[in-house]
Amino acid sequence: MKKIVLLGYMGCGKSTIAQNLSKITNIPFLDLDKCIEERVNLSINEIFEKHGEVYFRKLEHEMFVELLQSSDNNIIGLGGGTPCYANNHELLKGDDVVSVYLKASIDTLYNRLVHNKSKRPLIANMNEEEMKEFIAKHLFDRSFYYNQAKHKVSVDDKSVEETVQDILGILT
Ligand SMILES: Nc1ncnc2c1ncn2[C@@H]1O[C@H](COP(=O)(O)OP(=O)(O)O)[C@@H](O)[C@H]1O
Ligand SMILES: O=C(O)C1=C[C@@H](OP(=O)(O)O)[C@@H](O)[C@H](O)C1
Ligand SMILES: [Mg+2]
Repeated sequence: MKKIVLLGYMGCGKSTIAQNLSKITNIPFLDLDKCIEERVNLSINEIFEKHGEVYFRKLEHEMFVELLQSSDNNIIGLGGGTPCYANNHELLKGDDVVSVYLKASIDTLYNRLVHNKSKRPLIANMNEEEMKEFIAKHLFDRSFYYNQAKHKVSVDDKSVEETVQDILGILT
């Protein structure tokens, strides 16, 4: 069974696009962060606060493996860091996996994240200047992992609908 896996930096639109792609294709959508939150009954912020990032990364890996092992067709929206830990990037290359990197520029990411940072523990306490610098460096560090995806879709200056159409183009 095929898994459509959306990846990319925080704010690139994984959760939003996965949900909209699901509506059009009728393929059920799973958000990895939501699955983790439900599993441990804590928000992402609470997991980071109470148990730390290493614990989160372990849960994230276990949950990703579990979702890939199920026999259902699914669209899976990853967390921004998922491909960058525990060799998860190798899982993007599996035969039944259609992995799509939603590629966004630093400016696009900054503009989307600046008012949406409170539920993202890695950036929640940064001021605007710190955030821009952080995104630039962090995206550079992570790009190697994101580029392991089988497909790449640029999301800059595109509406949700346009990005969904680009992904449908890959799937057909
Ligand atoms: N064209 C667009 N595509 C995707 N998201 C967009 C777009 N324009 C604005 N947004 C907003 O950007 C944010 C993307 O966040 P989200 O979908 O949670 O991304 P991720 O899961 O990659 O962190 C949402 O608040 C969404 O409404
Ligand atoms: O980039 C990251 O390391 C993270 C991204 C988040 O997901 P989104 O990319 O959906 O915000 C979430 O998994 C956690 O806050 C860590
Ligand atoms: Mg998300």
